[in-house]
Amino acid sequence: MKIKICGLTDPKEAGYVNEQRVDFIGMVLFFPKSKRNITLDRAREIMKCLDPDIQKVAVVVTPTLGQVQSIEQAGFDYIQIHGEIPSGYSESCHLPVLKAFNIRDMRDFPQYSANPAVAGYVFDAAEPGSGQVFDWNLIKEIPQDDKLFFLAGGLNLGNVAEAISCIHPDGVDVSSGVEYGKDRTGKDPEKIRAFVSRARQPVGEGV
Ligand SMILES: O=C(O)c1ccccc1NCC(=O)[C@H](O)[C@H](O)COP(=O)(O)O
Repeated sequence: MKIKICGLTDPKEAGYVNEQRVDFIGMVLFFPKSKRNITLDRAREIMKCLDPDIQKVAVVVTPTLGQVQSIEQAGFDYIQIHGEIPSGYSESCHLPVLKAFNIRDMRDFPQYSANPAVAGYVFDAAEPGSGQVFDWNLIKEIPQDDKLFFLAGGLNLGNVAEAISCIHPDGVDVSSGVEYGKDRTGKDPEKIRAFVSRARQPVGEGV
């Protein structure tokens, strides 16, 4: 089971994900409405602290071609796109895309699955990064092809084992569920440890 911890904002959080040997991390860019939005300079600082095996994902919403080019130059491994992939993407940028679906656009799945720039999918709640779970029945009929299939949206220690046994994704993606909570921002290393350990338990051995 691949683990993606999304919405890192601080270099010290790189230490937490290195310790748990997670597979992917995400950083939100060019989206000031998000409390997790960071600058490219900050993202570079965080990337310098990450173990080289961890895949670095830039998380964006309907980016411009200029933005995707600057993301590629910054040294990311993937770009996670919510909303639209800009036209002319493949001529301007060679980063593999994780196409995020936020319910209202799930019917567009066939169009994206046929796009060679798309290396994987992230099925997420209507509002990304909100910590809300969506109805997993909506994706039960989605064919699992040879592209990466991540489940996101309100995952946490209490529901990740059930989510894995229900959907059988290649990976799980979490942000809010490994954060401190109301009175303190940022990622909680103990919540990351517990989430990773639960998600990596073989199906059937959960509590
Ligand atoms: O985190 C955000 O604020 C955000 C804003 C805009 C686009 C994507 C964003 N986050 C993506 C993610 O954190 C995850 O891929 C996913 O939404 C899971 O979030 P959560 O429900 O909080 O676990």
